Amino acid sequence: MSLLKCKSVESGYGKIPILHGVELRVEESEMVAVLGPNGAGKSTLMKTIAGILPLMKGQILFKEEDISPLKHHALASRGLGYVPQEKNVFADLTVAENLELGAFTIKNPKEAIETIYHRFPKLKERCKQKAGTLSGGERQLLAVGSALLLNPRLLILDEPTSGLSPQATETMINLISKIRDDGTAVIWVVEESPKEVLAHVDRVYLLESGLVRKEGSGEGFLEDEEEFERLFLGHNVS
Ligand SMILES: Nc1ncnc2c1ncn2[C@@H]1O[C@H](COP(=O)(O)OP(=O)(O)OP(=O)(O)O)[C@@H](O)[C@H]1O
Repeated sequence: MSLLKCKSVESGYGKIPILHGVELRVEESEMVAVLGPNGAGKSTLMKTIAGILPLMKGQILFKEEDISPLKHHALASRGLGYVPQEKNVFADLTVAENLELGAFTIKNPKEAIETIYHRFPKLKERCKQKAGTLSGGERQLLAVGSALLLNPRLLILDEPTSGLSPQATETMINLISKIRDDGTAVIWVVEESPKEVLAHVDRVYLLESGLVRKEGSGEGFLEDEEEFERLFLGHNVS
């Protein structure tokens, strides 16, 4: 049984549909990449799975439960973590305050925060610094660390390496791979450095015009260079 299953998912904004029947699954401890051209509906799909956008049609199952009617907070406490592309930290709060807020609903918040500091020592070093003054890589680290506080079974990351330097990108890829290796399934919306990311993922979905156009292994996608160039023209295809 899959950890997550999207069945004929339709959603969008207001009455305008953007997704037109998406089929997607994620297995336990699997890292799945979602890629596609600008405007394909990748972020819309992530927001829908995370309970931020309501489903228009179809069904989403998480741990075999129909989560279609549930909102974001209910899903977070059920083990579905989500790190949005933007505004994923509180810029005016310190690193420590961000984590305290993230751990607000947990039984042992101090212990949970220490676990995150242990995992990401950089955050401990910067604990008194305002999140808005962190580097791009450190900010993403804080956003991912905050999501990990609730010990998710599935972590949705919308372009976690967006705008990062090659070195920060490599660090983030290694950290996320480690999160997967430790047992958390990951959905990764890929925009930058797709070749590096795809080398680490288990499966890939290509989304186009609100539909899954192709599904396969990372290696399979990397072999089709023509398709790759078409998709990522103008992006940093390292
Ligand atoms: N809040 C919104 N209200 C109305 N339309 C929106 C909204 N957000 C996104 N859209 C539209 O939905 C479509 C899909 O957008 P979405 O952000 O899901 O694409 P994406 O694949 O994540 O793109 P990108 O790679 O550029 O981030 C686009 O046509 C976009 O203009």
